[in-house]
Amino acid sequence: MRFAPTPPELLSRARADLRMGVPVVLTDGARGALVLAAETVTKDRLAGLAAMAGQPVLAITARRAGTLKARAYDGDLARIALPRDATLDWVLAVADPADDLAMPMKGPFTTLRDGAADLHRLALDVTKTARLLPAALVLDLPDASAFAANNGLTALPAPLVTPLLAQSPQPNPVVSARLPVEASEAGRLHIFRPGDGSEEHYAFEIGHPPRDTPVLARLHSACFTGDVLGSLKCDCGPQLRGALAQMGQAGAGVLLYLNQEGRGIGLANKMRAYSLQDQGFDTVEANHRLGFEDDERDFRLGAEILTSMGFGAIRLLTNNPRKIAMMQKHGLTVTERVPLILGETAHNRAYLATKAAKSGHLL
Ligand SMILES: Nc1nc2c(ncn2[C@@H]2O[C@H](COP(=O)(O)OP(=O)(O)OP(=O)(O)O)[C@@H](O)[C@H]2O)c(=O)[nH]1
Ligand SMILES: [Zn+2]
Repeated sequence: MRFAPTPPELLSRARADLRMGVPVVLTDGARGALVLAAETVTKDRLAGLAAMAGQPVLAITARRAGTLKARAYDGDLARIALPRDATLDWVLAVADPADDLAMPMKGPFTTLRDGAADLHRLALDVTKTARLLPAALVLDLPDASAFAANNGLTALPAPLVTPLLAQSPQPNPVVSARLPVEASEAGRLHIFRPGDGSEEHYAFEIGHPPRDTPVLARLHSACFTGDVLGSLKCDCGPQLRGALAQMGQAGAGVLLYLNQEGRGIGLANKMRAYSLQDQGFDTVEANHRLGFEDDERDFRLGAEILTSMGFGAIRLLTNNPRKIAMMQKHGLTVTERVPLILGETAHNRAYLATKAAKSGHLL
């Protein structure tokens, strides 16, 4: 057993499988389920699913169900009975809100009320954290382990994997090197790699901030569009450069660059949200229509990186009270909030106003 993958490794493997369109199997004692991500399922595999015994279900989050007017009897999710004649286009239309306005009538939906939904919840969580649309085809399997073995599929033991989704994988330091930048010649970039092989995150340290006094710190979430392309739809680029400039002027600071693109939903889903924003929805409504919460980020990761670098107290550059609360909850003392109000444009004014009105951002 020494070489067998551990539950966190199986979870990472399952995410990669679902992204490729390969099904995975969830096991829970004698019970189990076959899971396919709605976004990546092929015609052939959908036909295979329909030919199996039992009632396949399309699990969606309560957020998406709300938009589709489907009853979510399980609270946080809805199990839609897959119609026998469901086509790939139908599955995609339920999962993806892109054409909601053009083709509003996808129902009526029959959603299940009886039976357990815990494996469906796990399936949705794995799909979501694989940064796919949160919608999964699920079929109960009588002998799940044998099915997985016979088909060469990744089998996830649900009781061991479910608790992992509520934890953040320990980010291990990999390497650090000197990196002079425009804001400061005394820069050092540290790379951290989570133990489950998921995306790396970075800490950029400026100067030699003493570990026994509060450090000027910024938790920056990746924004390819803002940071790299100079998007005018958000304030990320100016905030990134503004934070580095402040640290450079102060001669010390630490900026975490967390690969949590799109508030944790990934760049593809963020672009889906942008398409919805072009249809008139705001940043929060767009996330909800896609089936996500407003903010899917896990800031424990940031707290763990700062702690592992030896920082216990921070002066946090942010306008987001949730970041402050999460740092404090995870063992860091926030001695001061340093506002970071930069980069308002005609294009992002409504976005910033929505964040203030709906997400509690301080302006
Ligand atoms: N889902 C989604 N993500 C967005 C949108 N606009 C920007 N983002 C992402 O939002 C994140 C911005 O996060 P931060 O810069 O940490 O900002 P914040 O939570 O507003 O907090 P502070 O800047 O610290 O006040 C980045 O991951 C962006 O990719 C959007 O319209 N939808
Ligand atoms: Zn941005």
